[in-house]
Amino acid sequence: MDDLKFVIESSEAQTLANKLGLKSVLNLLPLIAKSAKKLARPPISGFHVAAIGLATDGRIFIGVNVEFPGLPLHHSIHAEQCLITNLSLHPQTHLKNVVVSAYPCGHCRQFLQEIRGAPDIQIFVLDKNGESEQINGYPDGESDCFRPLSCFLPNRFGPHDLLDEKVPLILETINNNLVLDDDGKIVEMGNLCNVVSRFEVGELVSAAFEAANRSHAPYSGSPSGVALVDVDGKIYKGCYMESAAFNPSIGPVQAAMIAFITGSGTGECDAGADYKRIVGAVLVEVEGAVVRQEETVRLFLNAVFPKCEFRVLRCQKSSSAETPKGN
Ligand SMILES: O=c1ccn([C@H]2C[C@H](O)[C@@H](CO)O2)c(=O)[nH]1
Ligand SMILES: [Zn+2]
Repeated sequence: MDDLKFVIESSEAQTLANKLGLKSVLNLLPLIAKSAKKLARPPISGFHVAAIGLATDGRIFIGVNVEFPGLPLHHSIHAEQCLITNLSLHPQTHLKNVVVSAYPCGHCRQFLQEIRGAPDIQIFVLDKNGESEQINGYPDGESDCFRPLSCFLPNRFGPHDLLDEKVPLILETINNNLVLDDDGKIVEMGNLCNVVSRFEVGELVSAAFEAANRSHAPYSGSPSGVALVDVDGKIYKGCYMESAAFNPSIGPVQAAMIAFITGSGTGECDAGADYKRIVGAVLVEVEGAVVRQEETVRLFLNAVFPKCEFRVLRCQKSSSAETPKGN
C-alpha cells in the first residue's frame, strides 16, 4: 500500500481486499488507515492522523491532518474534517463506516453531526500501533468493532437544534442562488494578476463562485468559496462549511487546501514542499455578509503561500433565494 490515492474506487477496493485475502472491504479500512498516516502533514505536532471513510457507493475516502507553522492553531485541518471535505469534493452524501488512527476529538465528533444520519455512522478506532483495540483483531463484520457515532457523542447538539428537517445538510446538493453581477471587476482582476493569465483568472473566479454557491452556510447565511490555481493552471475549489456549533466549521481556504492536497496526486509527505506551486487565489463572498472570510483567508495565504496573488469578489444573494434558516 505504498502509493495510496485519496479516493479509492469501489472495484479497486474490492480487488485489493481479495488480493490480501480479507473477508470484506471493511477489513481493508484499518490497513489503509495505518498506511495513510504517512500522507498527513503535521510539522508542528509530528502526530500523524488518518481518517478513512467507506461511502454507501463502496468508494473509500482518505482524510489526514494538516498543520500550518506561522498561523494560530485553529487554522489546522483535522483528519476527520479532511475526510468530510474529500467526500464533498466527489459528491457523496452518505458515510457508512469510518476508521480513525486515533480517537476523534470533540470538534470532530461535532463536525460529523452535520451529515444526515450522523448518529448511525459506524466508527472504529485503532490503537497507537495502528492495530485494532479489539481482542479479535481486525473487524470481522459490521457489528464487530465498529460503534455508532451516537456512542462517541451521546445527547448530541446538531443541525436540527437550529434548522428545519428539510434544509439540506452538509454533503447534500445545495445551490445558494448567488449572483455575481460585476463582470467589469473580473476583467480588471485579469489585468492586475501578473502570475495568472487572464484566461485562468476568469476560470478561477468561476470556480470560486461555484464553490460559494455550493457552500454549506445555513447558520449564518454567509456562504463563501475559494479557488486556488497552481503553476500548471490546475484549479482547486473549496466550499466554506459550517457546523451548528460554529467553531468546528471549516473555512473556504482550508477546504481549497484539502482539494489541493487530496487532488494534487503527489502523495507528498514532506509537509509544505509543494505549496509554492500555488500562485493565485480568489475568494467569493456575499456583500455585507455577517460572517466575513477575507481577512482570515489573507492571513492564511500570506503564511502558507506568500507569493500567491489574492483577489476578493463580492456577490449578492438572488432576491428569489429561499432563506436557509428553519426557525
Ligand atoms: O480528532 C482529531 C484530533 C487531533 N487531530 C490532529 C490535529 C493536530 O494536527 C494533531 C494534534 O492535535 O492531531 C486530528 O486530526 N483529529
Ligand atoms: Zn478533531
